[in-house]
Amino acid sequence: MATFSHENRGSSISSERIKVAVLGAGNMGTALAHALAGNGHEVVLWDFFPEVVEDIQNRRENRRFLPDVRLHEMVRATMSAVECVMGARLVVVSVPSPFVASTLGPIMLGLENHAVLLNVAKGFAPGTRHSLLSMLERLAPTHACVQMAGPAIANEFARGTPASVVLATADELVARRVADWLSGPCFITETTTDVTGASLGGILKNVYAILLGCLDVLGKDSRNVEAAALTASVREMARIAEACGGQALTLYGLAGMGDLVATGLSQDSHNRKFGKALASGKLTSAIEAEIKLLPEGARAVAAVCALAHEADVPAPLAGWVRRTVEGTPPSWEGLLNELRAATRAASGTPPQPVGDDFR
Ligand SMILES: NC(=O)C1=CN([C@@H]2O[C@H](COP(=O)(O)OP(=O)(O)OC[C@H]3O[C@@H](n4cnc5c(N)ncnc54)[C@H](OP(=O)(O)O)[C@@H]3O)[C@@H](O)[C@H]2O)C=CC1
Ligand SMILES: O=C(CO)COP(=O)(O)O
Repeated sequence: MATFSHENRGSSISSERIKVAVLGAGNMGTALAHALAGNGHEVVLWDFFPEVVEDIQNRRENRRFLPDVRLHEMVRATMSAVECVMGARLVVVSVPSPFVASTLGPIMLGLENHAVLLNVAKGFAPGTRHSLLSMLERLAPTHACVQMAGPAIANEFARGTPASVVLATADELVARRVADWLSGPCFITETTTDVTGASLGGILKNVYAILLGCLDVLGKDSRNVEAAALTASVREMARIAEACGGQALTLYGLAGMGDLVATGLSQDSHNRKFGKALASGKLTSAIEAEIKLLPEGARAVAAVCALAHEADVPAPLAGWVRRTVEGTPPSWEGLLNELRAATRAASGTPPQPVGDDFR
């Protein structure tokens, strides 16, 4: 079993300056590009949409995805993905999970031999119950691949308040190198070799952030219920991750609990906002028509429930989120019933690992 290690790297900026490629100028990619340029790296940001690239190049702002942040002068935007990755030591993959494979395909031949791939998307590989990191490793077998986890609301760290993130990969030295490149005013970093736990933390917290968003609307402004739901969610997450071969400790740390607190309580969270919309009476299809791309938690919840079911882990809260996403009107009483069931389940025997369903 992999070991978990912490290393708080403080706020000192890495002395090594590199070229960084960031694929995807959405909210997260733009914020990351800005933060990494602030560390002194040369950053090239790729996006699919000409208006986004032009905005960044001409106005030093991404008005669509990160308004009111004047982007660092060391950030350059391009529509050529191959040009973006050429010469880059670090390639950050920052598109939503459905687009990771199609974004990586065309750039594979342009990658430097020693380039490290850092995935920040928090979802399953589309149509599977496997991690995006395992998909990246299959697409780029000769490159080191790292998963970022932990609470990192882009709108916040882009404005200079630091985010504490976890860099997860099997090779501790690679994780430390990436941590070093990121460490600075915007990022406090730690590393782990518990890739399963960290990857699942990022996926699972999105599902439970939907629940916390629903609770915001259904609840009676009760901190007691909110705290109970948050705690029960973290326990459910830890049991699912443990059954899949991850470490419960990882889920009780930044990659699980930390990210759920940030996502589940932030007004900026895509998943929490989605939960609020569902509890206000909107159907998933209507929300999808409005925002085009559903948040990661909505796409992941069915696979999360299937993983829990196969591992024989009771997951009443994830089940409630799934039914809600699928159209059952959410109610305060229904949620409290599942909270009671989750509390009973949490006092049961810990699950046994079920093998390699999630890698
Ligand atoms: N935002 C955050 O605070 C954080 C986000 N993440 C993760 O980062 C990932 C990206 O999220 P985020 O930046 O917030 O997403 P956004 O919703 O801000 O941006 C998504 C981007 O993907 C684009 N896109 C749509 N279709 C395609 C396509 N075919 N190929 C490539 N790109 C496409 C969107 O364009 P369009 O909308 O025009 O279709 C948009 O530019 C997610 O997995 C999320 O979980 C992780 C940590 C923090
Ligand atoms: O992962 C995030 C913060 O760590 C952002 O989550 P959302 O996708 O819900 O905005």
